[in-house]
Amino acid sequence: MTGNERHGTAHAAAEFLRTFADYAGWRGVGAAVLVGASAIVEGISVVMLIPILGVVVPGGADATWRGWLSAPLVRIGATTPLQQLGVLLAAFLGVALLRAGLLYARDIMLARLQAGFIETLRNRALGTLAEAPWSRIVALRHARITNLLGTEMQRVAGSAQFMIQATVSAVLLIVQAALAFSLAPGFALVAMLPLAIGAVAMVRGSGRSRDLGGDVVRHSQAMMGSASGLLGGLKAAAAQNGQGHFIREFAAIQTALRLRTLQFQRRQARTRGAFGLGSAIAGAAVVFGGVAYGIAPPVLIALILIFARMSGPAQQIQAALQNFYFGLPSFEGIQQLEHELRRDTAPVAAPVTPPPGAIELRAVRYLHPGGGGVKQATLRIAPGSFVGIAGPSGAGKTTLIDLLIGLLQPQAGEMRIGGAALDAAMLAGWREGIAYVPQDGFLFHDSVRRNLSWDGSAEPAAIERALALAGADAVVARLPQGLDTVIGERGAMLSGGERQRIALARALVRPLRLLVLDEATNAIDAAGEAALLARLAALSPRPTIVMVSHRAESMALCDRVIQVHSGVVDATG
Ligand SMILES: Nc1ncnc2c1ncn2[C@@H]1O[C@H](COP(=O)(O)OP(=O)(O)OP(=O)(O)O)[C@@H](O)[C@H]1O
Repeated sequence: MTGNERHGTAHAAAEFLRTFADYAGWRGVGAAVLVGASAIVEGISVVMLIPILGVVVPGGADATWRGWLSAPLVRIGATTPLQQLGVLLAAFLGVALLRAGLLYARDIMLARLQAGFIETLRNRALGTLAEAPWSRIVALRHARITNLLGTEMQRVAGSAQFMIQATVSAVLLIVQAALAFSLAPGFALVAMLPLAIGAVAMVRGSGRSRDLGGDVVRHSQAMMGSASGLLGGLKAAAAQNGQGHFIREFAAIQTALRLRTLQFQRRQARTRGAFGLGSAIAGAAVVFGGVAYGIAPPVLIALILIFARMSGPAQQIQAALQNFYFGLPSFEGIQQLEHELRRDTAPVAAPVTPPPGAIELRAVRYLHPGGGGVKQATLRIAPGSFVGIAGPSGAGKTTLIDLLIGLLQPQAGEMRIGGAALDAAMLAGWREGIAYVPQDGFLFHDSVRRNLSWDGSAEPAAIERALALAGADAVVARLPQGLDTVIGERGAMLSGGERQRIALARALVRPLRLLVLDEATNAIDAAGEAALLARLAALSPRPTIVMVSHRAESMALCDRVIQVHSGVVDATG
């Protein structure tokens, strides 16, 4: 690992710890106190073995505890060895009880912190996504987002758990090491040498674990992409017997993923083996050195116990840190996504409703990275008017609509509503009165009712009215459970035209200032579409309706038609 890579790994780990500490705040301090207290109480319970062993081991008492513990024991009436053993064991059990209570409180607190951390991280990522500018969202691959919010977030939860585990074990280790030093300093120093070597090896290997974790993130994202590609194009793939391509791609990614995971497991197994050997050497050194130095038997037994107890946490630290570094790229992936979405964006403002009046675009320009889009648009749409937008494919109609509904912000020129310039706060307010219905309006795998009102707040009368306006009331009447029928993934149990009617009904459930139909009725038969548009046109009061369509009959129903050609908007029509 080069110096730069080591720095990168350390930086990523520090960022993880900082994010966790930011979330945990004072609860983190509370947890740290509990971790420290339970480690100290555990240490005390080990040290208490010395006087107990002093009573049990023949001749052991004189050298170890008589001087400072016998007087208080005699004072409370424990004069015979059996009485003293009884008192000491009772105290030992008391400490064990305290330790059990502390461990319980510690583990519950740590579990709460870990679960809350992931919940916060997930909500933050989703919030960032929801608030991100549209131009950034469209550039993202959906599989990447789904993978990051699902699989990778789970791996981050694992990392948090491993980080906590490593911290708890480190505190235990430090307390035990301090005890060993206090009992036999020089001896403990030598016996801990293998630990120090292990720690150096662990730091050196952290970058490799992170690299393997990075490969796993990339492969699982590719796997998700392949699966969603297959699902998205399943019908077309099945029709031309083309599923084989997806299956081969999926299998190849799975193989790569398995190999990387195995590579990591091999690494872990290797380190575990080396560690076991190191512990055995240290143990043998403790026994041999203890006898050679002539350490009193009770102290030696306590030292052996301490070292034996240290090997558990040391091994846990090693395994937990390896896993922590292995999961670190998932955290970095989520951070990177948030960074891409949030870069240079202003904080979300509280919505301010724009004054009533016309929508105006003054010399507006928006060009996509490839150069397509809207080169120049100056137009005025009166409130309540029914406006068509026409033009050939790729002319810039959708871009113009995305500007009207505030998904894209003009790169030049300005947009006004009711005479007021659309700033961030006004934009948020403007969007509250808009409904946008695309050609393939998204329907969930849920009931019609839930599809019409995501948060369940719509009144039954508003739902009924919207269904009737969209001509979807007959569709719902035919469904086996009416409004409560689950309509399948993306409304797969409905025809294309029926899906469009339900999507339109959803838009019409709430009061609107602007209704945008982006080829939203093109799968409906011509007569049905004409009747539907006539109902919309007859609405009173009528929201402003902006419609993109390639059908001349539909355009004929509009008050006026705006033409778009090669990014230039002609609003004279
Ligand atoms: N997110 C994007 N990134 C890069 N280029 C884009 C993006 N969206 C659209 N474009 C390009 O901008 C141009 C205008 O696209 P737009 O979708 O506005 O056309 P349109 O008139 O709605 O076409 P259609 O009738 O086919 O839907 C096209 O050349 C398109 O390739």
